[in-house]
Amino acid sequence: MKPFHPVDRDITLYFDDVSFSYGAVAVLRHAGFHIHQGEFVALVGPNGSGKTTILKLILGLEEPQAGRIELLGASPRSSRNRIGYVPQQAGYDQAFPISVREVVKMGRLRPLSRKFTAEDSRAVDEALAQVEITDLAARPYTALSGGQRRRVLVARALAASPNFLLLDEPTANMDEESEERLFKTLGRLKGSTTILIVTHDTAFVSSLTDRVLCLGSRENPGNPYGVVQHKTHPESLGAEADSPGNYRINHNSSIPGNSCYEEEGGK
Ligand SMILES: Nc1ncnc2c1ncn2[C@@H]1O[C@H](COP(=O)(O)OP(=O)(O)OP(=O)(O)O)[C@@H](O)[C@H]1O
Repeated sequence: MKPFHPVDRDITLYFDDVSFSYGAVAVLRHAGFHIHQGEFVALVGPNGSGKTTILKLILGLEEPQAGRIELLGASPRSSRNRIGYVPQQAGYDQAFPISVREVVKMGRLRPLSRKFTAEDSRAVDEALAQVEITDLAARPYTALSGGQRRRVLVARALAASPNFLLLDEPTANMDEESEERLFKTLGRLKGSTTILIVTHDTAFVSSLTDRVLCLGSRENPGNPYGVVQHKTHPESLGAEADSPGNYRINHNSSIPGNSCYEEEGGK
């Protein structure tokens, strides 16, 4: 695949005029945005606006009908091994006694044929420590709370040393403490890897977020969506300025479009 802009070496993800439909259901129309290496970006939008669809396109599970997508300088399919994907949940059979360490180890099992080395073991230890779950390593995964499981899945993704970390609704059903811990972990990762968080929780848009990609428009219900980019903007400074939720989406009037639902006062 020929790069769009060979000069822009630091671009992790390009969506260039992408349109996508499921049969008669048009989801994206002329969606265009890019994410730079090391950026921390939130993709927000109401239910059904196409966030999961964008995820599928990034992971190469769907192909756009028009436009092009470039991930880490190549097609999504050929680059997806370099993505650390954190799903909302990973189901392991309750009867399958898999430990937290073993789940994180799965992040290193690419390609499947090779043997597990001392370096893999170090990467697993490091990922457990990064997410602060070393103390849970021997516990059965299925015995953990939803929030703890989510952090294990972040560690699994990090164990692969990804160039791009993609998190799908990371705070859904998470208790406050887990959310705070995840926020701290992401803060430590910021800058060292490119991060895209897909969420409809605009409270998670925070001091960590460099940019917000907004999907959807209330003015045109039922129409396919475009993507509008906004900078984040501190709502209140002070002691809690670094906490999640203290930042709001700054609707920069220089950016065309009125397509972020939060503008109308949130959900
Ligand atoms: N496989 C499919 N076939 C047909 N329509 C689909 C399919 N998957 C999703 N859609 C439709 O495409 C639109 C976008 O769905 P998508 O799941 O990407 O939205 P979303 O923003 O992730 O929503 P949510 O916040 O509820 O998870 C919705 O109208 C949805 O009903």
